[in-house]
Amino acid sequence: MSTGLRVDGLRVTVRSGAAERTVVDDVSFAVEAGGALGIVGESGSGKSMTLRAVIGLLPERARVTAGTATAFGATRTLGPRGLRDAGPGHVGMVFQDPLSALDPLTRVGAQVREVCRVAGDGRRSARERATALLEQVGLPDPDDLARRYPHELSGGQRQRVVIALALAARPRILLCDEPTTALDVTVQATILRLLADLRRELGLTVVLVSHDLAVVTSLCASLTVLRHGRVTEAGTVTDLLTAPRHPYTRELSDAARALELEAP
Ligand SMILES: Nc1ncnc2c1ncn2[C@@H]1O[C@H](COP(=O)(O)OP(=O)(O)OP(=O)(O)O)[C@@H](O)[C@H]1O
Repeated sequence: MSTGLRVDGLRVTVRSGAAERTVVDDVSFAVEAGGALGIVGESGSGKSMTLRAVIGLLPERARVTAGTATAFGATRTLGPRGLRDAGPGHVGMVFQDPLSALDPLTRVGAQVREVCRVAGDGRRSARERATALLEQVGLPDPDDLARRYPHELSGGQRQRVVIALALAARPRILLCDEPTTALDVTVQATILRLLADLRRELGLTVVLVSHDLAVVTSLCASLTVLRHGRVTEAGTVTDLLTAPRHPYTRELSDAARALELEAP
């Protein structure tokens, strides 16, 4: 089933001692089925917390205090489980650091097979689908690769495995939190291309979070800009970059343009 995603009035607070601090404040955004939305903002602006609230994986001291998510034909009040109650595996997530997203002591093929099993595959079908997934994310010789441990792969290969793990549960919505930040610049572009191809092939609805405007605009046609936990501006990439209304958006687009000029 294809689905879009709409989040309305999301609020996340973090407990520190007796105090409760709001780190995501009345954040709303929407992405149509099969579309890609970028969420940009500087470090600490609440990007990760927003995605984690949607998938129901907030850190221990954080909790959702308001907000709904509309997806899979229903509107739900967001609680500790985020959209997990919409159905297991409906929403997948790709994290920033592929090494910490993988189990260092388990061969990568077994890790992908395990998620296939949890998603309902029998033993044989899990084996076949794990190989197919490793191939689909562009890993050469998937049978050989499946036998390796995470530390025996390059950073880019590891992130491809993480993407295969996210796809193993057959998600309709893929949340990507800085998926290229931990990678070499040369590898970043190949991972972004892979995400764009997968979105097209599988009709995935993608939300991509990054502090880097260039990364977001390579994949997304629309943007939401966060600052200090609040939405400062939202619209199409073209509108936001050609006529930014908020000084912070202007700063971001100037910085992205300066980087472009510096590129060889
Ligand atoms: N595990 C945590 N426990 C407590 N507070 C946290 C935790 N993670 C983040 N925060 C706080 O929540 C706020 C929002 O952080 P968040 O990680 O969402 O920002 P971000 O925009 O994703 O930044 P970055 O790109 O640096 O990850 C920050 O003030 C941060 O200090």
